[in-house]
Amino acid sequence: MTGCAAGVGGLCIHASPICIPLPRHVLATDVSSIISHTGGTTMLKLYGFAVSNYFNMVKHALLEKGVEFEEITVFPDQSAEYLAKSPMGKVPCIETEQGFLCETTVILDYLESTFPQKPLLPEGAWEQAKVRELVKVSELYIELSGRRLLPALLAGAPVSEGVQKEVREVMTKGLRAVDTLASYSPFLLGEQQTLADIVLRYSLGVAKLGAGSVLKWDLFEGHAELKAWDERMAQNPICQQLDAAMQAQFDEFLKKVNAK
Ligand SMILES: N[C@@H](CCC(=O)N[C@@H](CS)C(=O)NCC(=O)O)C(=O)O
Repeated sequence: MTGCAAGVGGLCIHASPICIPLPRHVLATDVSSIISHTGGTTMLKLYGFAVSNYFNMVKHALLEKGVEFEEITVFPDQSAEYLAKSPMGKVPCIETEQGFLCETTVILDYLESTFPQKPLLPEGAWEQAKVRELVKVSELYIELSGRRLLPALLAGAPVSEGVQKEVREVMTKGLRAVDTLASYSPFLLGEQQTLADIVLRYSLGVAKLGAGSVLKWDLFEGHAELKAWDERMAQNPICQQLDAAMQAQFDEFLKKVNAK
């Protein structure tokens, strides 16, 4: 698939990493696609799928750090087998020599402590807390708001005026908070790319898609610096690699969602 071929609801979804809660009937583990990034030895495993923005946050960090890992394509799954790995049945999760770990920001913190090369957190307790502050704002007020619109976007599910209003209000405050916290010079918190850049980048993917398609709202309106930062991030070769993988899987994913 190239360019904007994967339009949804008239909106171009090119370079918009998203992730969608799947209906039960498509929540099947698919280990047919196993992509190895390892040198052949026992390595960390990353479970998830390329359309998932949370999966892409973790994969981005691994690639940025040059950590060798094995990628196992799975979709959210409530089977006992998958719940033993990821107790909420969500993706992503990772498998280490010590066991399984889920929840994206927890995984990102674990990776940071375990693989200190190419740090994605600055030195200093205060500086690290400021990164985590932006990560939290991105997830709670931007990603999770955008996610509420995905069923409408993908399945044409009705979304009440009340929900639309609430999503817009929360996202507006979230974007304002990001502008308050970020320096955009050139990364969110200075010269070093941090976990905040990674988490906000893939959170915005969902938010842009939902806001544009369902609310007919360009959420970059009045946020020129954020827009410029988002465009800079899109030039990052890792973002480009993950966006391409998302595009490549998107049609298959939509078919799964719509197969009833
Ligand atoms: N809080 C979780 C959220 C992960 C998440 O929502 N993943 C989506 C795919 S992008 C999922 O598994 N959805 C299925 C579900 O919610 O049951 C995390 O941080 O990892």
